[in-house]
Amino acid sequence: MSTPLLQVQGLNGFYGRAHILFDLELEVARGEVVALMGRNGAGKSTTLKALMGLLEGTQGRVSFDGREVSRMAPYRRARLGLGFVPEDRRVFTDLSVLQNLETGRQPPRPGAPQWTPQALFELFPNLGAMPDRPGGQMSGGEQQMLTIARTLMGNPHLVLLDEPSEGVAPVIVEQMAAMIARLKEAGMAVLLCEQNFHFARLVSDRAYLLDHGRIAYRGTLDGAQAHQSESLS
Ligand SMILES: Nc1ncnc2c1ncn2[C@@H]1O[C@H](COP(=O)(O)OP(=O)(O)OP(=O)(O)O)[C@@H](O)[C@H]1O
Repeated sequence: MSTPLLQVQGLNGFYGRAHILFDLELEVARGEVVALMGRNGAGKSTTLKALMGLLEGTQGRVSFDGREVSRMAPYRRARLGLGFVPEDRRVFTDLSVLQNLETGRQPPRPGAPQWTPQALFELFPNLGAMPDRPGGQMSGGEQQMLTIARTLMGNPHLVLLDEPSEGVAPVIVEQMAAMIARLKEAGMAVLLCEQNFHFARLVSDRAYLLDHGRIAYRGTLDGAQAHQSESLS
């Protein structure tokens, strides 16, 4: 078996003295879309922050694209092609859509799809219809798309995507699903944090279920959902 693009072993994460993530083991292969499911507070966002190097005191081993990155600064992980779209959708409110995209531009990366504003406007037609609109005058869903598109301007191998379906209109959720399918077709990998099983099932190859900071299940989306329902009863 070839080495996974992302391999995580024995990951433990903390906020101060609070132990939040416990011995996580997970992998994402090249071109794979993997869902990290779990209820509010299960530890999904904290996992992504730890993988990006944004959580102090993280323990364990994270390998990306054949290199150990566990002690690398976040910007260096980004330069290796690890993209991160956090939950908080921060766009530059005074900059236009196009200018926001330019802030994410990185040189082409061998083996990863190369994105241009034009290609991203095809991927996100809503953004293509408003290239000059200031970020501050967009809806929440449009801002969500812009943060994803800006991350793609860095030509990543893998995107860590935190709850893209949360709080956006159903029509935008459908567009998000179509967009993730296109990223997969282009050969990219995605680690998708979600609570929404319907959305995750549309786009993901397989799933991990996080429960109180531990991986409680790994396998199919249906299996993860059944496991979560059982743990409620
Ligand atoms: N900055 C912080 N300081 C201390 N504890 C935190 C902080 N952020 C999150 N937590 C705690 O860490 C745990 C995991 O939170 P996390 O945000 O990773 O969950 P999540 O699965 O992403 O849920 P959500 O969908 O609500 O974001 C929760 O118990 C939460 O209260």
